[in-house]
Amino acid sequence: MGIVNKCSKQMAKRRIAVVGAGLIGLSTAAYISESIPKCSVTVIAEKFTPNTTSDVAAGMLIPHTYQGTPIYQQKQWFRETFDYLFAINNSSEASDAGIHLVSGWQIFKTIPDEVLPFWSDVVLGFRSMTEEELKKFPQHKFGQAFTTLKCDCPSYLLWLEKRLKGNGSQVYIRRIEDLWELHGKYDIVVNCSGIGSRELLGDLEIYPVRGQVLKVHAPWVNHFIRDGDGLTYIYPGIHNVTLGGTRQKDNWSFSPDPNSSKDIFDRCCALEPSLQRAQDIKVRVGLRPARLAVRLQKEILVRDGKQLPVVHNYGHGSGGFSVHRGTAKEAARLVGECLAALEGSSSKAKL
Ligand SMILES: Cc1cc2nc3c(=O)[nH]c(=O)nc-3n(C[C@H](O)[C@H](O)[C@H](O)COP(=O)(O)OP(=O)(O)OC[C@H]3O[C@@H](n4cnc5c(N)ncnc54)[C@H](O)[C@@H]3O)c2cc1C
Ligand SMILES: O=C([O-])CC(=O)C(=O)O
Repeated sequence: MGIVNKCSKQMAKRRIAVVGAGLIGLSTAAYISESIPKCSVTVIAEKFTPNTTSDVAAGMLIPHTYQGTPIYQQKQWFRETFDYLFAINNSSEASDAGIHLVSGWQIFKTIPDEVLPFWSDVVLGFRSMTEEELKKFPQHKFGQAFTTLKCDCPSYLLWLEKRLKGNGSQVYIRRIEDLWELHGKYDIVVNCSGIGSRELLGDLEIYPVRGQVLKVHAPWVNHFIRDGDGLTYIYPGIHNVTLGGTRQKDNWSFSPDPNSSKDIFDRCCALEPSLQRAQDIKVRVGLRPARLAVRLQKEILVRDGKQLPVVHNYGHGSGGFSVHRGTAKEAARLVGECLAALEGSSSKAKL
């Protein structure tokens, strides 16, 4: 926090547009508006909650590894996110923000390469499961027990949006075909368009990994269970239990597949037979914005001799909730650099 531009005293309020109102757009906009006082923040997006990928997510804080990002960096993002949400969890905001702790097990059919993942000392009470605990899962040979945080995703997105509006930020529903449309009206653009970046920027490194989940009513389930293969999980939340899932690379379909729903339900019931009694089963589909590394980068767009500074923050794949606060902080730092460059060039022009 505290990215206050050195030149802020003499500068006019800079106008910052954030494209995207999923988790990444809203959390980045929130970080910018909290840490850079001399600016106005506007969020522009085609879709808002409850219609984003971020609304479909389970919202668990269990990191997924980005192959193209150094582990120390991923750990820092995770720690910053965990600490931020843990503080909310321990405040009067917890219920509005939809944040809570949840304990459970990650279980493996074979001993994993990494018995001690890089995030093991960030979550709470990480330990190997006992023989006694493993008896509940006869197909599995090894397991990890820990307590982590979970977001009720639509509540958290609404809470972020409310905070933004409370800080004086504007929000607009609009599809952007070309970031240059924002030139002239805004000084800096922050691109948080998730999978939309493929079309918006022509970035072919980002691709969808389709995820289908079931949201069910089963309030007696209060321990999470995740198969280490990443395909089957049971995540109890405030309003429902999320049962997953699927990971279908390059599949753009939003239509629920009944065969996948049955398969997900059967896999989850095999781990937690009481789920046979689950009620009010709803199917949701989301496209994870997958990329080898999250793109956190400055770019200067140039047309007809005019410039538009852009900060990219997209490509969070399966792990957006786990790292969002850390990547928002880094994006805000890059925005601070763009502001300093703009102030530098405007004071030179005055000489
Ligand atoms: C089934 C499933 C379960 C998941 N579970 C977890 C989990 O437990 N833990 C975890 O950490 N992560 C999880 N994830 C991953 C997480 O959901 C994503 O990493 C995260 O939601 C990405 O957020 P985003 O803001 O980048 O994308 P989105 O939520 O897709 O938001 C993108 C925004 O950009 C806007 N946009 C795009 N293009 C344009 C355009 N041209 N003009 C204007 N606006 C545009 C969209 O309208 C939207 O507002 C899960 C994902 C799925 C699908
Ligand atoms: O893998 C998980 O535990 C949940 C998740 O992040 C996803 O489905 O993308």
